Parts: sequence; structure tokens; C-alpha cells
Amino acid sequence: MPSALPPEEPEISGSLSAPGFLESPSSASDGSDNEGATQKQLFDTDPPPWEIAAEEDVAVAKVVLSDAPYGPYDYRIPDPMRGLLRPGMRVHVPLARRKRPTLGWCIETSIGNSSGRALSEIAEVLDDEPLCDPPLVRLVMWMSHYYQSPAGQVFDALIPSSVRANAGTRERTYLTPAPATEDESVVDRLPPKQQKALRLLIASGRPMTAAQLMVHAECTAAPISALRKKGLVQEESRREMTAGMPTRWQSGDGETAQSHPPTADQAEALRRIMAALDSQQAKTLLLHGVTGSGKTEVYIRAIEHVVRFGRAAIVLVPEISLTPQTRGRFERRFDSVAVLHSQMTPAERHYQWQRIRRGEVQVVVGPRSAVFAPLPRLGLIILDEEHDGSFKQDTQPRYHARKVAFARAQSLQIPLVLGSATPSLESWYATRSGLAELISMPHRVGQRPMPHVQLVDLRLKEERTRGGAISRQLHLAVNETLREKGQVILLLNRRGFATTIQCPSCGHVVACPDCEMPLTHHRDGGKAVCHYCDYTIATPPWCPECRFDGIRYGGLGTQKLEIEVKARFPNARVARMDSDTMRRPGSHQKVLSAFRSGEVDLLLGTQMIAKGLDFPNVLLVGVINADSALHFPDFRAGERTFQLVTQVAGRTGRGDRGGRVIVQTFSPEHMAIQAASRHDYEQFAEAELANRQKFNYPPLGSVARIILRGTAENVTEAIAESMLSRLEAARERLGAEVRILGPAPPPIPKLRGKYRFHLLLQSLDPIQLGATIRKATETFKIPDKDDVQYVVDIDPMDML
Ligand SMILES: Nc1ncnc2c1ncn2[C@@H]1O[C@H](COP(=O)(O)OP(=O)(O)OP(=O)(O)O)[C@@H](O)[C@H]1O
Ligand SMILES: [Zn+2]
Repeated sequence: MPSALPPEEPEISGSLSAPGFLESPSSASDGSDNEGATQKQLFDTDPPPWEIAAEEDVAVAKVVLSDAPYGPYDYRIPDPMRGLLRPGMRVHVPLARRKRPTLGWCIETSIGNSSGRALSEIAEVLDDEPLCDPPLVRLVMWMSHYYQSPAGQVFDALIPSSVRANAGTRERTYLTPAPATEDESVVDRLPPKQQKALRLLIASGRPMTAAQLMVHAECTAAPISALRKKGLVQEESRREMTAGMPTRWQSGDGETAQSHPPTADQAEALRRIMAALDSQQAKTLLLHGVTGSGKTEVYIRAIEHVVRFGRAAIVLVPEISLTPQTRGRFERRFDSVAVLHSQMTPAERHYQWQRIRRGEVQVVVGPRSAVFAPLPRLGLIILDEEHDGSFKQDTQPRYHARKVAFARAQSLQIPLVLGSATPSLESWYATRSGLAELISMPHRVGQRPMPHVQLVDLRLKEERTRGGAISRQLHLAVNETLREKGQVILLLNRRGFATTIQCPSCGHVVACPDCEMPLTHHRDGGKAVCHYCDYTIATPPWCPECRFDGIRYGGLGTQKLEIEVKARFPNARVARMDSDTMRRPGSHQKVLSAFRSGEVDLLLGTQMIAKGLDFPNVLLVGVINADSALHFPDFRAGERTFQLVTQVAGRTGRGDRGGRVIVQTFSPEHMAIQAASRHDYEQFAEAELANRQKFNYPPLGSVARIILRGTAENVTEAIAESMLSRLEAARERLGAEVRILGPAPPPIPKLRGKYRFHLLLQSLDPIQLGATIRKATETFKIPDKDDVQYVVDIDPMDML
């Protein structure tokens, strides 16, 4: 059994303000620096010389695991492995009474002191090369600490499974001439076929596989295996990619624009980003540029600057922005771009990862996990649409790519650029408190005005049309736009046909048996689907409760809207974009190309169509119901609504023909909708900050959430209560100023058949908040028979 050190927590703080990341365990974890570290250690502790003799030769590796107990643990490195094992490699280690060796990750190696403990030995080293370099190992340890996630699991998130599994590779054996062949006479004495093959191999000066050699020497396998047996050729096996990767996506969507001379706003933004690059400091810059201000051009030019110095950049974008348009813009301007996306095969992913790690890539463009791209000479990280919710991962480790990017940039002393037309309040607040520098681009390119936004008050009867979702004014505007050969975007942030399936006779709502959430009716296939867990049944023709035959579909989804639109505008060519119609790889590109070429007049969809798209002929944007997210039980509801309306409004007026926006809403006086209608980010941000201040909500304070789920409701609640007592005790012991709310059932009280309770913790100090949870959960064990699990979510993005 390995003797455990007291679980060692690196002294790293997670707060945006704390420079702690820089001071994380440094030289000792750097394989290349080991000699220096050892000398220093020996010197510092100054042990009597006879002890040095006894102990100096113990090589120790610190190892972390993915499943409990998580480590880190010290293991002795057996002599034959000493030159091989480096931090960032996987190992097999014995653990407690487990029969099979356990997989772990080495985070540190050192020579020295076993302090008289008998250490278990590393059983096997699994990698030839580290899967991450020392700065990434430090990033893992910081994430593990800050997000309270086992380090082994963080490694698993950092290194794609396709890389761990060597997807798309095979082992190949290469032949080289053995030293014995230097003696000419040995070669001369061989039979002719063997001689020919061997001479060819010697002459070629490079290793060959047996198959290659057979072709060149025009022989069978027999002479080669004879050479092998005589020990005249040596074998060496290597793992290789099976082949180059086919590109399954066509590049671009037909957009052809090249680089433009920068506008005054762009030039100023660039000047400031370049100054940050040249200062070689870890500066965070918030690029607040209105929709259509040309942020992408700024990113590209900044990256050109980085590439000129032989360095590389990461551009993080929301998955839905990984459109052919984004891809095309980067691929046209750089020789070697790696675009990472969720529809890659494991082999493609592995192939790209290897290219990136070999330093063959100038720019990596991808969703949140691309923040871990192992570029050897990273010079800049950019987050586009930095406010987007998809940057937060909703499974362990529940990291936010913005925070991780910040930590990585800090440790490498490189700039981080956050760009958005609607920055998150976190980033906005960082510019106010001096942690980030604000760069504003308040104008659109080409002196185009911001589009005019008109609010339609749905509470007024005369605005509504009978039985429809489209108001009279929006109807007229669509017709007018189509007549002028302009294009239209309609946003409805809800997929499916109807939201609820309700019996008008008894009021019964058809719900998911596992989540108790109303099912959504999907017209194709007549299915009723739970949007939380995908539970699907045939839509019942009569009420399952009272058998009344006349069940009604209430609410509205994109499918139903599509039908209404087609009926109202029979001559318009309509396309729908939501996660139901966009399941297949390439479907995005198809629809967007059709829209760009003018084969589609009207594009309707969910938030998928709200961001980033740049189509000059869109003259009208309609928002069907701006309040759909406004009354959610979440302190970010106002922020989300503001972002969504502002972003979708920004899809028009991007050409020379102008554009206008019609926003239908039941709450036209709401601050978020008012501010969005005036494109007034600052007004919104200041008012919202004042709101958050009242309750110390982020960004003024920090929030964490603990979610417990279990099969029995009362047991789950009881465990949640005991979690509460532990948290209270921890708070007391630490003297921490932390507010604890709950336990209470969250807005989704049941999910996938499990009952849920949550606790919310708030504090002005993220370090106290983290420490309280760590202390409370350190020794918290839930008996297996209770079947309750819990997760800790630091900086949660939703409260559902
Ligand atoms: N200096 C320039 N002169 C003329 N056109 C430009 C210039 N810079 C960028 N553009 C064009 O302006 C359009 C808008 O640029 P881009 O899509 O980068 O905007 P954005 O700031 O990212 O907006 P959004 O936040 O709405 O996505 C693009 O078609 C781009 O080619
Ligand atoms: Zn469900």
C-alpha cells in the first residue's frame, strides 16, 4: 500500500484577482530542471552526510488518480524507469488492496528523501512522451484545486480520449542494419537475396518496414526474416498515424471577402493588443465592439503579429459559431489552421492534436476544450463571444474556459483577449476594477448605423393576430422585406412544435416520468420529447389521465412557427435551424450557404442563428418572444435576455441596404429589453451591476452550488441537510464569511429519475468560499446504500 502524504494542495488561489497561479509549484515539477531542484533541496535541508549517502538515490514520483482515493501519492521510481518517467505521463501503480494496477498521472518527479517510508513502486510507465508539458501539468493542478475536481479527472478532460487511446494509429516495426553489418565481410558472405536486401537497407540510410524492404529488394519475406534471425537487422516499433486525414468539411460557405484596411476603431484596438503582445505580459483585454464592428479582423491581425514571431494562438468560439464562415475566415488568412469541433472522428481529433503538439499549427480554432490545445509556443489566447454560456462545462470538471484561459495566459505571461458585443458582467467588472483593460469599438465598419429596433407590446390586443405568433406589424414588415428582395431572420428560442401538451378538459400536462418536466410535442414523427433527458414517447392522441379526446398543444416552438410562416408567406423560401434540424455534420454549412447565395429568403431558428452570422442582405430581424428567458429563476435571466436580443438584432444592417428589428415582448418596459432596443450595453451593465450588488451576486461576489441527487427523496434531503451542517461547521472553523442557502429543490427537482436538492453558497471572497466547501467535503462519505451523489459547481452558470 502506498504511504500517502497528507493530500497536498498547491498554494494556488483561484480568484481572478489573485496572482497565485504564478506561484504554483514551479521548478520541482519541471522534468528538465530536476538536477537544480535536487541540489537546492539537499543544500537547504542540510542533512548529515551519512544520510545523504543513504537517501539521495531514491527517485520519487507524485501520482494522481481519477477515482477515489485521488492522491497525490508518492511512489518510488524503479531504476530502469528513472530516465523515462516525466511529469505528464501516465503510469500504472499498485493501490491499497486492489488486484489490478490503477491508472494514474505523474505530476512531479524528484530525487531524494523517502523520509524513512517504504514507498510502493511504479508498476509501469504507459507513455513514451509526456501528454502534457509542465505548464499544462500546473494548469491541471490549479483546476483540480479551484474546481474541486480530482486531478486525474482534470487530466482526462485535458487530454482527449482519442489521444489517450491512440485513435487512428497503428504500431509499425521498422528495420535498421545491425552494427555487425559494418564488417563488410559479414555482408559479403550472405546468400544473394539476403545480401541484396541488406545492402539496400544500408544504402537507403533510413529505417524501413519489412513490407517496404520487400518491395524495394523485390524479394519475399524469407530473406528478411533470415536477416532478422542472424541478428543483422534490428527492429524498432513506432506508433504512427495510419494516414493523412481527409477533410470532411468543405472550407468556407461561399463568403469571399479578404482583408480590409482597418477602420480607426480597429486600428486603435490593434495598437493596444500589439502593445500587450510586445510587453510580454499577462494582460487581459476586453474588446467590447458592437455587432458588425469587425472584431474578427482585429483577431486575425493580432494573430498575424503573433505568427510573425514564430508563435501561435488559440481562438475559442462557441460551438455554434464554428460555422463555415468562421472557419473560412481563418483558413484564408493562415497557412496552417486546426479547427476543432464536436463532429470530428476520434482519429481526426488525435491527428490534429499531434499536429498541434508538434508545433505545426499557427492557429487553433475551437470550442471550450480548445483552451487546452498543447501548442508548444503559445503567444495569445482569444475568446470570441466571451459571454457565451457554452464556455462553461456542465460535467466534471465544471470549468469555465474564460477562467482557464486566464490562468493559462497568466502562467505563460501572454495576453488574453476577450471579445464581445455584449460582454459578460464578469469581464465588464474586471475592467472597472483594473484587472482587465477595456478596448471599445463603438462603431460599425463602413460607417453603417446600428439598426433601428421597434418593440411590439404583445399585451395589447390589437397587436396580436388571431391564432398566430407573428404580430400584425411583423407580418407587414416581413412582406415588405420580401418584396424588396431582402432576407429575414426570425428568432424563437424554443425548439419543437409546442411547449406543452395539455388536456383542456382536466388540465393534465403530459410530463416526463423521470424529470417531471412537461414534454414537448415534435410534429415530425408525432413524438413527445423531454428536453432535459431525451425521454421520448408517441404523442398521446387522448389525455392519459381522463381519456378526453381533444388534447391541445400549447405554447410555441420553432416547428410550429415554421408552419405559420409558410402559411403566411407562401412564396418565401424558408429554412429552419435548430438542434433538431442540425443533427447531421455539414447541415449548418448547407443551410448557411443557401442563405448566403439567396436560395433561402427567410431563416428561422433558435439562438443558434443569433450570433456571429454576417449576411449583408438581411434587412429584417424579428424576435418572436423576447421574454422567453426573462422570467427564469436565475439571477442571470436579465443578462441572457439582453445578450440574446442585442445579438440577434445585430444580424441586420450589415450591408449597404440598412436593416431594422422588430422585437415582440410582453415586458417592453423591462430594463434588459429597453437597453437592448437602444443598443446600450453600458446602461444595461451599470444597472445590472447595481442589481447584483444588492445580493452580492457575481461578479461582485462568488457563488458555488452543491447539487445532490438520489433515488429516494427523503434520503436525498436528509443527506443534503447533513451537508448543510458540515458546511456550517466548516464555516465556523475557518471563520469564513460565507452565506449558505438551502437545501432546497432546484427548478428541475427531478432529473433522469433522480430527486435533486441543491445548496447555494455565496461569499465576497472566492478563496473563503472554496475553502469552506473543501473542508466540509474532505471527509464526507455517503453510505453506498443511500445511493446519493453530489457534485460541486464552482461559479455555476445556471441554477436549474
Ligand atoms: N476595416 C473593414 N472595412 C470594411 N469591412 C470590414 C472591415 N473589417 C471587417 N469588415 C467586414 O465587416 C463585417 C463584420 O465583421 P465581423 O463579422 O468581424 O463583425 P463582429 O464585430 O464580429 O460582429 P458580431 O459581434 O456581430 O459577430 C464582415 O463582413 C467583415 O468582412
Ligand atoms: Zn426527462
